[in-house]
Amino acid sequence: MQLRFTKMHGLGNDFVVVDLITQRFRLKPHHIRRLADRHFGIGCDQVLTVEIPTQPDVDFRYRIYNAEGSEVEQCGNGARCFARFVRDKRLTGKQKIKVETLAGIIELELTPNRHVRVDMGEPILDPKRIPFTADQQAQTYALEADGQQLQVGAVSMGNPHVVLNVEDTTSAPVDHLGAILESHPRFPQRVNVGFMQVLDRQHIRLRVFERGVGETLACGTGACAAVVAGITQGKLDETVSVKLPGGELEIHWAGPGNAVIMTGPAATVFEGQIQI
Ligand SMILES: N[C@@H](CCC[C@H](N)C(=O)O)C(=O)O
Repeated sequence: MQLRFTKMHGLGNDFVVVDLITQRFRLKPHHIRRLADRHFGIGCDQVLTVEIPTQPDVDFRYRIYNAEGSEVEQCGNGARCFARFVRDKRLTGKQKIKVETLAGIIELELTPNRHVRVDMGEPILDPKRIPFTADQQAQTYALEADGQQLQVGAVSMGNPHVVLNVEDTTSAPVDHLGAILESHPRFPQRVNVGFMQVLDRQHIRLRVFERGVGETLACGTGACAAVVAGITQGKLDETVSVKLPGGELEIHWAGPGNAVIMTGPAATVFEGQIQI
């Protein structure tokens, strides 16, 4: 069949967005890998689907698949593109949109300057719920990897993240250590790996090796997790500008009991159809 899609990106973290409200198709892992393939398909970091919600009082169901074919719980840059997509396609006229994800309900709001503000929900710091093997919750954890003792932060934004503090993101061993940590046995569902350089209390640089993809130009949940880790460790203020290779995000977290708020851009690149 001919599947209609829209190619989008949030700071260079790119997506193939498939509307499964106005067309019917059952996407299987091999379809996801084909769509995501940069040589034999369209090419993207994640495939996002727009679906009818299964719960009351929610506008849409938002599903996320990594390029390798696995379905995941959450995607921050994707959430901003999702909001742009449903408005541009006139699937809703609402300014504030509620969507269900595998990680729970999140709220998306289009701002007057065409950015999208996302209420990402509360971060999870309890190791059991990340999931991460540790005796008890702590600001940082000792973790052995690649023959080194690392001190890391661990946070879930619905999906699991480990955050390392580095002197300089430019020279950080993102590919090498990212690949090792992604499948570290203490993260039973694997993990996204963030390398954070604190510039001052309101600014960080960040590179993320994403689970199921590799390094991407930006990771929205990774930015939220890094800021939560930095605030928990007493290094950052409540509002932080996160500089990623693909651009900048603003992250706000007022501490335990509060949701993380992410604000940033979302862009459409092109539309097409693919025989699948
Ligand atoms: N790019 C995303 C995160 C996508 C999912 C992630 N790779 C995972 O496996 O959890 C973002 O912007 O948050």
